[in-house]
Amino acid sequence: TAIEHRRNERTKGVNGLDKIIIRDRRGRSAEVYLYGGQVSSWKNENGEELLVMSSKAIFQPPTPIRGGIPVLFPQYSNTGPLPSHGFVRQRFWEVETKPPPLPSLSTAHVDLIVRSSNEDLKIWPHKFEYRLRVALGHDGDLTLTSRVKNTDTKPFNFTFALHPYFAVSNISEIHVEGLHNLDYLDQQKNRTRFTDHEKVITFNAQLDRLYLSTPDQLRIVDHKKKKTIVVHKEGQVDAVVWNPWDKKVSDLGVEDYKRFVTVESAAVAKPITVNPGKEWKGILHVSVVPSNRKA
Ligand SMILES: O=P(O)(O)OC[C@H]1O[C@@H](O)[C@H](O)[C@@H](O)[C@@H]1O
Repeated sequence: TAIEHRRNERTKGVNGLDKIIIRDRRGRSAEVYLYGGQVSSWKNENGEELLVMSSKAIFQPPTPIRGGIPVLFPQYSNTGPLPSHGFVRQRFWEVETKPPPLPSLSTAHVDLIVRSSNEDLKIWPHKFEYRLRVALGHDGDLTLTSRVKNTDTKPFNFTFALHPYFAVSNISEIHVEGLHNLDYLDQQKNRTRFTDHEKVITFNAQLDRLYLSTPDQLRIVDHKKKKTIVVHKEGQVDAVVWNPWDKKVSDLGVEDYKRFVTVESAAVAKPITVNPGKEWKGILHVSVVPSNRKA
């Protein structure tokens, strides 16, 4: 509504890159860079940052921004011929003031869009529109709704992930649950397939796994903070769990790996097909709750 819209602020972020700040009445906020359509910050009512931005993030197109929530489309990682993780994380998105209607219970939100450019069509010959709504809910929860429309004359397939760098007290003090007994492709071993027999995932070295056919809800339990990050996804059956540990990542500070884990909602093993004129929709909903509460 108009009232919600007035709360959004358009401002300059690092290196003068445009960003939108959305806020609710209790002081919670999220920030989104138009470069990449990338959420760079999500704060609760105490001003606590719930996502991690690399201390060495570059904020210089065409380098992707290291942190927040990158949008990986139309190709996850190096699973096809495109640049790794596709290209929309390196494109300038626009604010869309009158998007096609989307039911929403948000207290504040912003709608962004990116369309295939002529340059994009040379590397991926499919016309598309990608709409992203970033919304804060009544409990300060964060919802990203992705809508991918095929504006071309033939069907296309894509793979996809949203790649949140979730803030944790310390990578050694957390576990990820919800993936017990599931199969995963180990991305450090040429995507060899294994079954995860551990009840929960703990971290003490580099880990990079693509879990297949996962439940809609996954949880990151932070023992030190006594908080649980509840990740709920719809329309994306896979999930990636990644922490680089001491592996060299040029635009990541040496200690940064300790402060985050990525649990990514993904559609990789079975690419998504969209027919001409049709739209695919996927949702990522994240909330942070006290660990003793069953959300
Ligand atoms: O460095 P990038 O391109 O942002 O990718 C970061 C990570 O993204 C994850 O999705 C992959 O599983 C990792 O293999 C990769 O290292």
